[in-house]
Amino acid sequence: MNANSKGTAVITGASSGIGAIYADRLARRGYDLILVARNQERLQEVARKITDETGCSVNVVAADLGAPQDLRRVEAILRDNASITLLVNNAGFGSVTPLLGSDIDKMEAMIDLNVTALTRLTYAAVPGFVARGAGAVINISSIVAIGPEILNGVYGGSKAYVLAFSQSLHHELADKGVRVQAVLPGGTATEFWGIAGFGAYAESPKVMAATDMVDAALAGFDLGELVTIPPLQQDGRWEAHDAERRAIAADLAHAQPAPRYRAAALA
Ligand SMILES: NC(=O)C1=CN([C@@H]2O[C@H](COP(=O)(O)OP(=O)(O)OC[C@H]3O[C@@H](n4cnc5c(N)ncnc54)[C@H](OP(=O)(O)O)[C@@H]3O)[C@@H](O)[C@H]2O)C=CC1
Ligand SMILES: N[C@@H](C=O)C(=O)O
Repeated sequence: MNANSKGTAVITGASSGIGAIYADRLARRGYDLILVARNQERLQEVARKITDETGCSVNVVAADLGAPQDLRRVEAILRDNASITLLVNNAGFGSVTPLLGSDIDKMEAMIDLNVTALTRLTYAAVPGFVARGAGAVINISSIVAIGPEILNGVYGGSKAYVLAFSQSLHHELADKGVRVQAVLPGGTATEFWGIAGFGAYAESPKVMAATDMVDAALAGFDLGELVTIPPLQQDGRWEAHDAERRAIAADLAHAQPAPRYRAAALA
């Protein structure tokens, strides 16, 4: 670690797209890096460019986070390396297929990566952060977390999990010196769309450049946001939605069903 380092950031899915931009931006902010994805050659290419341009230390770990043995290997790094101060859970994939057009094994693989790997990596990193009284987790969710009708339902469900998990983690960890941020990108120009089965969408005028998305997400991180939604234009809209969610949550612990159901039961 160099003298000005902010510690080491572990970024999953750093061989392309959003993860590769996070790698660049975090290196420029003074982090050393551990980059994780399946494609070692692409990881090394990202690492070489960043090292040349910033001089920071970059290690690459080729791992399939959907495969239990590889996942355990990355968990061990997160548990054992006390220089790690930031985990960016970014690796993921989506789909545009409807329920009846989806291969269930592919849906399970999506849950393995988008939900199980993200959860296990968080569980590996956070105890060390708490023990050291500092650290941060950035979880890449999606706007489909609050718009599950937009794309494939399992994808939407997996990203809603990421949002809810992040909100719960924040609730538990905020007073222990650990930051949590959930990022909800909208359509972003990466290989995601080709893999999801709708490559042409990456050319849509509604799609954001990955650099703009990550820069906005990091601006949200600097502002101390728990939830950052780069494409949401109207200020205060998320906060109003979240305040209503909390108000409903405060009205849910009652021994009696609501009167409307009691009336229906008597009829
Ligand atoms: N692009 C978009 O419109 C949006 C994207 N997102 C989310 O952003 C995140 C990043 O996606 P994005 O950059 O767009 O897409 P990319 O397809 O460009 O990046 C996905 C990254 O995940 C890695 N990855 C995929 N499968 C695995 C695996 N089994 N094990 C380890 N790494 C894996 C890929 O590398 P490799 O193939 O080398 O393993 C790649 O580095 C995802 O979580 C996605 O759901 C959210 C909202 C919108
Ligand atoms: N947020 C994107 C995918 O996850 C999208 O729906 O545009």
